[in-house]
Amino acid sequence: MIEVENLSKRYGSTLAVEGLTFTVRPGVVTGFLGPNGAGKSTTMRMILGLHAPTTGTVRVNGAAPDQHQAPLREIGALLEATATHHGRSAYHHLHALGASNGIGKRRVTQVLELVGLTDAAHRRAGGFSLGMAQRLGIAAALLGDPSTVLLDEPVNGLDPEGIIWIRDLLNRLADEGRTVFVSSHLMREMAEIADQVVVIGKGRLIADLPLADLIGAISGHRVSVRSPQVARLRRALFGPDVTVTTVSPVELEVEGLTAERIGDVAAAEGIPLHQLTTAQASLEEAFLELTHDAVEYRSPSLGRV
Ligand SMILES: Nc1ncnc2c1ncn2[C@@H]1O[C@H](COP(=O)(O)OP(=O)(O)OP(=O)(O)O)[C@@H](O)[C@H]1O
Repeated sequence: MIEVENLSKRYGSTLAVEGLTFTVRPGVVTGFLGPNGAGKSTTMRMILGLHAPTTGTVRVNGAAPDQHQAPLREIGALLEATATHHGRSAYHHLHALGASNGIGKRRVTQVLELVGLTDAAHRRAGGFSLGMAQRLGIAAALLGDPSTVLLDEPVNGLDPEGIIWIRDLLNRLADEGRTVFVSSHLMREMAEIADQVVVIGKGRLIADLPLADLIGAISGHRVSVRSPQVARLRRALFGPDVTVTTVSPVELEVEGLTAERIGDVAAAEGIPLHQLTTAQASLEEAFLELTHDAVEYRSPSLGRV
């Protein structure tokens, strides 16, 4: 569990993070979204105890990050552009990292297998592709079998196969009851990965809610309906808070009614339907709309939950 309370960070005249409060819970994958420069990396570094907050507190698994006796066992992290000793093999890199935390060779072999690098274990890490380097970074994050895992932009630069692999891994880690916190500005991929999302803009919290609610709140439940009798259907759907747009001679777009309600009305009137689909805004659209003017910080309908 990660608990962030009233967290702020100032770099000279730049207020990178301002008054952030949120909790990342175990058992689900929580996404951390924000446009470039929103303060995601700064927040993650404070969660890891690498940067001192200007104000506010961070607790990881109930304690301040620098209070943990064996940090690798509490929180494992992949930071953007994680440094690797390029001359070392993947195995030796992990072994050196583990040795300083009392982690033995058996665990090194295990994590190499977990990330699919067993065959490349004795190759020089400096010669790794970006995808392999990301896998090695994730192996390092998992070395201490931590209950909390924090990954900054793990999907960056990965091919579709790598993205599917990360998605499956994160789901598995969450299913094991771990706290999984993962940042990204790649909205489509995040939509595939996260269950819960914390959205920030200009260092401040914009929303903290389940992914499905974010998409639902932004898309406003538009329903597309196809019928050979659109004129009759239009009349039947008429109501005070309902907006119906004729898209074509056989298709309407409806706002203000659920697909179920439209289906019931059509059935009651004996109007045949050929298609009934709820439009789902992609996370990318939702995100752009939400962060469109981060100066306003939070849309009234999207308070914290
Ligand atoms: N060490 C630093 N010194 C001065 N300013 C910094 C430092 N680190 C970050 N900043 C500034 O703080 C703000 C937040 O940066 P941060 O890297 O945390 O954002 P981000 O959301 O991770 O962005 P990105 O998606 O581009 O990585 C930016 O304006 C950045 O320029």
